Amino acid sequence: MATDDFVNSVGGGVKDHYGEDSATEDQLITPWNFSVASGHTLLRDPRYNKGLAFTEKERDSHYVRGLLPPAIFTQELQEKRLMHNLRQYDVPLHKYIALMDLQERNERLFYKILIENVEELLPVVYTPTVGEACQKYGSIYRRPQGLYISLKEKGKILEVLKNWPEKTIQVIVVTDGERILGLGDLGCQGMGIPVGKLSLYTALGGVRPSACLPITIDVGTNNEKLLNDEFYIGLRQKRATGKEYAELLEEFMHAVKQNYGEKVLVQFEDFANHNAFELLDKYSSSHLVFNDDIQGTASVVLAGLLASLKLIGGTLADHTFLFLGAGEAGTGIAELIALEISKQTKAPVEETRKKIWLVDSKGLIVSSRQQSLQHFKKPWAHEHEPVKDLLNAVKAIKPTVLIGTSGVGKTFTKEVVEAMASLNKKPLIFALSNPTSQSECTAEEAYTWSKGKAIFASGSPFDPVEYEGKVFVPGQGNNAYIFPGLGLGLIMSGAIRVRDEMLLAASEALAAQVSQEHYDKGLIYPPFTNIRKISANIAASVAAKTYELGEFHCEMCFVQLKQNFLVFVLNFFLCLVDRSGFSSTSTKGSRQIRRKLHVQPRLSKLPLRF
Ligand SMILES: NC(=O)C1=CN([C@@H]2O[C@H](COP(=O)(O)OP(=O)(O)OC[C@H]3O[C@@H](n4cnc5c(N)ncnc54)[C@H](OP(=O)(O)O)[C@@H]3O)[C@@H](O)[C@H]2O)C=CC1
Ligand SMILES: CC(=O)C(=O)O
Ligand SMILES: [Mg+2]
Repeated sequence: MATDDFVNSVGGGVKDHYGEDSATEDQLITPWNFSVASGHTLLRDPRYNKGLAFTEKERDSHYVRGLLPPAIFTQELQEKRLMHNLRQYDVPLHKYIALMDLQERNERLFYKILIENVEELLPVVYTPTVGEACQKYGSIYRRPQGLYISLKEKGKILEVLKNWPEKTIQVIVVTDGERILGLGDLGCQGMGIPVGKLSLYTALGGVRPSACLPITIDVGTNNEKLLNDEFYIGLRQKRATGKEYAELLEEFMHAVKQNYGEKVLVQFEDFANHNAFELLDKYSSSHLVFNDDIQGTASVVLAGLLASLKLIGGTLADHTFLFLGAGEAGTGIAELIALEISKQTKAPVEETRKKIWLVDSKGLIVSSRQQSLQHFKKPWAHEHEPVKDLLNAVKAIKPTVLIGTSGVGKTFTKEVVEAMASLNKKPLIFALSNPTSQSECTAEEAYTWSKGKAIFASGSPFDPVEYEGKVFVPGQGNNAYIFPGLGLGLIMSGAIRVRDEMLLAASEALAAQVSQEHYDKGLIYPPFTNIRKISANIAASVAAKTYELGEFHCEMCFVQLKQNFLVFVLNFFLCLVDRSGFSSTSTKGSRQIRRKLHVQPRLSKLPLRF
């Protein structure tokens, strides 16, 4: 090709003097062709960029000498600098933006600081700040952090999945943005939720970032404010429903299985309840799916209840439960409690449901409302006269446990909390709605209105409260305790279906990790500081349950299982320890044991250091 031809071969009348565009113009470049980055490109690649941590040798071998200032900072020093900078911001959203920028710049450093400062940073990358980030996602949008599948992609979803640079995906978190936390329909801007949840899969569970895929399905939004917002990043149309919606979701689920196989875990997140239950029901027999809002939340609350029995006494069956909110979270939790009581007492679940009552926006769910109830509320329509509001429901039902899953803040009023305190020596109160603005009450309100009697946990974090000279530490009843460990257990065991027994196993494993030291502080969940170890234990229990139920598909596991079940379980646990970033001695020790046993780890650990 003559030089002039070459220069002029680029379209749009712009001369390509440097040949930069010729490749894309003249030949098809598939985005899944990989090359090893070096030089300037390496510094722009968040997966391999090490900031100022490149050694002298690396600076030469990777062609980055001179592209960086001369100083070499260890990862620890970079962490110190970043945490110092983050702490200068007063506005949580600014911290969120700074952290997202870091994730885009230096992924390993992002995870290191998240892992090592989990209690401080969880409220930033997760609830409550992620809620505000989603509300303003269009304005703060920088780079795509996940895959957007809109109605425009109908008929080509498989091709869209193939555009994602990673081929080996283990977990997908998908939302359609219709019920983002308790903030309602945020359409395409719900993307912040799958991104946040998956960053916890890595930081809290140890799943490789490259194996995680955040997806937002955009079928429009009914949020007028967003539709009129010039910075809105989604489709500007009302939500598609019915056949159009179902077909897009069907194509998506089909493409996911075709592209990633049967063992990819799909976590449904923040769908509105009119779709959530149906999707879960439809795909739970053909895919490895679970709904975090229905099942993950149920599992974390059940764990809190099991642990709290040490403080409030009795067995689960001795208690009476009242919910404010009868949607995904409310009925999901209610059902898992009923299943656990049934498991413990051998009573049929139809019987054990009778100690569980729910209030929705129309009042107590009772049998006279049966005809007009959505299907997921029907099992909870017990015989009782109608009760219009929560306070009267508390007085009528006399619950020992009050659980808020309404998505509406300030609904546990002083009168409600006082009524709970007058009925119980130690009322157990969960205000689970997120973000903080939607919490049914604050920790301070729960402790002061109950005169220090309440045992309290909330969906979004609250600081400790001092009441009459005593410090009360509220727990965080959030599904973040469950989904990273549950997901890890499912992935590592090669599970192909999620079953209720696995959720129960996860709850029991979490509850077992609450120690006397925690109880002494009034806590019914262990602190998040130990979450990687907690997740590893949950994962081990879930995996064991998966094997027990035979709900897995893994040729290698199967051979090992046949050879020696115990050896395999030990190997599995050692893998978890490796992945949890424990001390090098334990890692070295576990490798030695594995060598002795002639078994191999099935997944490599997340590298925390360079
Ligand atoms: N802590 C955690 O880990 C989790 C917390 N959540 C939080 O729980 C909340 C609810 O989520 P989800 O269950 O999925 O939502 P849903 O929309 O499925 O359910 C909400 C329920 O609350 C009821 N409700 C709404 N307003 C009132 C009111 N003023 N009085 C009484 N009941 C009311 C609704 O009644 P009706 O049916 O009549 O409309 C519905 O039954 C959200 O804020 C979410 O962030 C969710 C998952 C996990
Ligand atoms: C925590 C969570 O999943 C929710 O609030 O929706
Ligand atoms: Mg959710």
